[in-house]
Amino acid sequence: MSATSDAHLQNSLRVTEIFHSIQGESSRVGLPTVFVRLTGCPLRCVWCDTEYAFSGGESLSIADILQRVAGFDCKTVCVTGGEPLAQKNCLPLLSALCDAGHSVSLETSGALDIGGIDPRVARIVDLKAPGSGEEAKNCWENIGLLTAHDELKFVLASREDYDWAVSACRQRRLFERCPILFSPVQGQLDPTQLAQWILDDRLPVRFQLQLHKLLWDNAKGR
Ligand SMILES: C[S@@+](CC[C@H](N)C(=O)[O-])C[C@H]1O[C@@H](n2cnc3c(N)ncnc32)[C@H](O)[C@@H]1O
Ligand SMILES: Nc1nc2[nH]cc(C(=O)O)c2c(=O)[nH]1
Ligand code: SF4
Ligand SMILES: [Mg+2]
Repeated sequence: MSATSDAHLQNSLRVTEIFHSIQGESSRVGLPTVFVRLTGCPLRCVWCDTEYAFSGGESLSIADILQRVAGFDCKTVCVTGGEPLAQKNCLPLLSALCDAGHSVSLETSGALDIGGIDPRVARIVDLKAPGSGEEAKNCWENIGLLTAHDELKFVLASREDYDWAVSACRQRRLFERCPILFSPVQGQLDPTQLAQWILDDRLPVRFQLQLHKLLWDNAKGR
């Protein structure tokens, strides 16, 4: 991939926050990470823990974002939101972060096309279960684009959601495509119960709790 052009560095995005924390999700869990949280989301998952990113934010150029990220002296960067792919300039931002030497992951809902993303980026793609209220937004065409470098994630609110996720994984042969994460909706599905279902069914998935909430509760900017 060529270096990001100067023209792209002038492109701007709406940004809710840029902060330094411990990665709480995905297989990168535990790594010190800089988070770039982009503003806006076309979905409304009923259990969303980041509603403050739906609007507002400040307009920053890609050059500004790179400079702020550099200030944290941290190789690992996670671009999230809101829904980061809802802003077209997310794609040049991701390439610019890679060009600057960062190890970049993207947290995205399964609702928007993940084609066109710089292949150096690890894509963490949520598939929205019925309990989110946004199942109809899932873009199943994305599945064919995933590689072993990416991850698929199911955030589950109930046994019905769990059964739906297991069926999707089996019918679409997802276990063979990339690592799969199963996580409970915080405060809604008992984590111990979800862990037991996964063991009972011998599922080859990674059980996950949001580590940052264990460390800092639901604090903003963590
Ligand atoms: C806030 S979203 C932003 C990225 C993108 N919009 C998405 O949904 O993947 C980041 C991650 O937080 C998860 N999440 C949001 N609210 C949650 C909750 N109450 N409990 C567990 N995970 C949650 C989402 O499912 C997603 O995997
Ligand atoms: N510490 C921490 N880790 C995270 N991993 C994904 C997050 C997100 O909101 O997308 C997140 C977050 O909000 N905080
Ligand atoms: S897609 Fe992500 S940011 Fe948007 S409402 Fe759902 S969990 Fe929240
Ligand atoms: Mg979060």
